[in-house]
Formats: sequence, C-alpha cells, structure tokens
Amino acid sequence: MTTDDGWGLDNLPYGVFDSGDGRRLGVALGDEVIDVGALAAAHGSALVDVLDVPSLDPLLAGSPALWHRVREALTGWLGSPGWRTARSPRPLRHRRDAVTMHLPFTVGDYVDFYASEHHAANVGRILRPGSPPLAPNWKHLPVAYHGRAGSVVVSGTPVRRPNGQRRSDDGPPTFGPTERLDIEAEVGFVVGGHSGLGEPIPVGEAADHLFGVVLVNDWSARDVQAWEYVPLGPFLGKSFATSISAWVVPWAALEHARVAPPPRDVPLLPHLVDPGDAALDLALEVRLNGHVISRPPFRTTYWTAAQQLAHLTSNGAPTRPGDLVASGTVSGPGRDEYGSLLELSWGGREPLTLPDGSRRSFLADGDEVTITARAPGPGGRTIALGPVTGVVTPAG
Ligand SMILES: O=C(O)/C=C/C(=O)CC(=O)CC(=O)O
Ligand SMILES: [Ca+2]
Ligand SMILES: [Mg+2]
Repeated sequence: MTTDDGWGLDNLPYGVFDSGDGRRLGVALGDEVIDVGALAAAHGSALVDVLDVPSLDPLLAGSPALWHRVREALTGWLGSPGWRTARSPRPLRHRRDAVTMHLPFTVGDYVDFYASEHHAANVGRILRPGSPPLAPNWKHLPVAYHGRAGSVVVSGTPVRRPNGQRRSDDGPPTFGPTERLDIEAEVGFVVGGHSGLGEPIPVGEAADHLFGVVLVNDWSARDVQAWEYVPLGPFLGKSFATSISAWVVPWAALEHARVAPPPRDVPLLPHLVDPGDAALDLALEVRLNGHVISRPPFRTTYWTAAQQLAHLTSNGAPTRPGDLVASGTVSGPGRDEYGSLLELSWGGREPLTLPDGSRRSFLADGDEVTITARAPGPGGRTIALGPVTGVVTPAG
C-alpha cells in the first residue's frame, strides 16, 4: 500500500464482505478489508451494535452524530501503531481480492436524476433534433424519475441483455433482445436517517442526510426506452439492472472535494438555492474491455446532491435510510468526457473504434464496463471511488 493510492486512512469506504463465514461490515484500507465488527470488539466498544453486523443498514438508520463518532473511532483505531496485533475474536484483516463483496445496504427508494447539462443537451440534440436541446423546465428544477430499487446490484454482478419491445420502421413493434444496450456513468448518493412524510429537507440541511457516495452504472436499453417512455418516462428500458460500487465512500471523506457548482443561468426559486460549495470534484473514468473510453468530470454537473434531495422532498415525500439518489449520466463538455455510448457514438452514427480494432456503437455480449473515480483528499492525497464493473451476458 502506498500512502496515496486513494485507499488510505483519509478514505475508509464501507462495504460488506464475506471471507467464507458469512457477511460482515468492513472498511477498505490499502489492499485489505478490515473487519470493523472485530475491530470494535477488540476495543470493547459499544459501537459493535452498528459495526458487528452484516450490513450498513443499522449505521444508515442512525444520525450524522453517530456517523461522525464511528468514523472518528475507526480513524483512531486504524491510525494507532500496533493495531494489527490487537486481540480480536476473529481475524481483523483480509485481502480485498480474496473476499466476496455484497450489496452494502438495503436499497430503499431509488431515484435517477438528469442533472448534467452537457448530457441532457447532448441527448436532446441526438433524439430531438430541431427542438431546443433542453426542455423549458430543465434549469428551474432537477428533472428525475423513480427507478427500481429491486434491480440495484453490486459491482461484479453479470448483467443479462434484456428483452423488450422495440419500434419497427416497417411494421408492428417486435419483442426481443435490445440492440442498443448502453451504459450511464453516474454518481449515487446514499441517504441516511429519516425525513418524515410532509417534512421537506431544506437545501441547507441536505448534507446532514447524505451518508456517502457510490459510483453507479445505470444500464439502459435505448431502443426499448425510446419506444416505451412517452409520455410517462423511463420504465423497462432502465429497470433490468443498475450496478453500484461495493464501497460506499463516506460523505465526510469528500470534504476536500467540495467545490462551487457551475454558474446558474436563471434565478432559482428559494428552496433550491444551495450553499456555495455543494458540488463535488470527482474525476470519473469509464473503461470498456480495459480501454478508457471516457473521463467524465462530475464537477461540471449543474444540479447538486443538496438540490436533488431538497427537490425530491419539496412536496413532502419522505426519505428512508438506504435511499439511493443517482445524479444521472455525468458528461463533460468534451467529446471524450461523455458518460454514455449514446453520446460517445452520437446516437449510433459515429461508432467508437477500440484499440483492438473492434467497433462499438452500443454494448456487445461479453463486454466489460468498469467505472472508477478519484477525488482530492487532504494534504494533496486522493480519495478513490468505485470500481463499479459488470460484464454483459447474452439475452435469455
Ligand atoms: O431525454 C431523454 O429522452 C432521455 C434521457 C435519459 O435516458 C437520461 C436518463 O435516464 C437520466 C440520466 O441518467 O441522465
Ligand atoms: Ca440514468
Ligand atoms: Mg437502471
């Protein structure tokens, strides 16, 4: 382990691992996963109640004060010399590449935003040429739809090409394997605590409800989506699988990544005016079969997590621990900064050529997609996020 591989003490992302005898909560440190339940037990800490458990759920149900206390304790224990030899009920350390990772928390409600202006404008240009790239509402509220929590899967889960109904140019629609299977590189916010029915979260308090961040690949079947989504929005074209990284980076670890969002072009209604440093400087990288195909810069995203949470509760809708709020596809202004193949191949009209000579507009069976990210940490060090990875398997 080097001190700046992004997996140092400044990060300590949470995950659920199994080293052969069941699921346990851990944190990643270097190339190891630390059994935090065993660590808390070794210190005789009452935090075993939320750490010696098979999921992040108990911690997510707690308060920001508890999240802070846990992080302080972990940083203190793991930062003290000799921690590796502490007497513990079971091994404290496992190699990260030798354990199986599971979904780290029970996903509550899943909402998918559309917060990147570059992405939304590109999609408008590709799918609705002749109309303004952005709909009239776009700069007044963060557009979103409710997704399907039950098909959120952990990184590494194979993604089967979905069947669906597609439009046909010269006859009735057909049903079969999607021919336009796409990725969407996104950032997901993991919500903790509760906000009650009828109790909107003020934009200035939204950060108190953000436990951490995952990377998301919101796999999308573009042909199914295009045919089905008028007028109610995405349904089966996006509900077959959404992959999230196994590691949840604590919100507190991203303190040094907070930056000002892009300038707002139109005045916002008061409930959406967020604090000046509410955006995050995350540099994403998307690989297809090992080759980098895009580097989306999350800091260019127009709507922040605080605005998304304020908007989604502004009608009094409650939140629950484990809600997943995804940013929507992250695209930057550059051609090599787009977060979907729809944009990278410009609607399929300009296929990508991979270094092995093969060409792609959309995904082929056997393709592997991996998204990672890095953020600035304290002292010039970095914080690693991800990976979220998945291989496409043939339709059933
Ligand atoms: O504007 C459209 O017709 C389609 C938009 C999307 O598919 C984007 C979406 O689902 C949200 C996102 O990830 O940005
Ligand atoms: Ca999406
Ligand atoms: Mg999806």
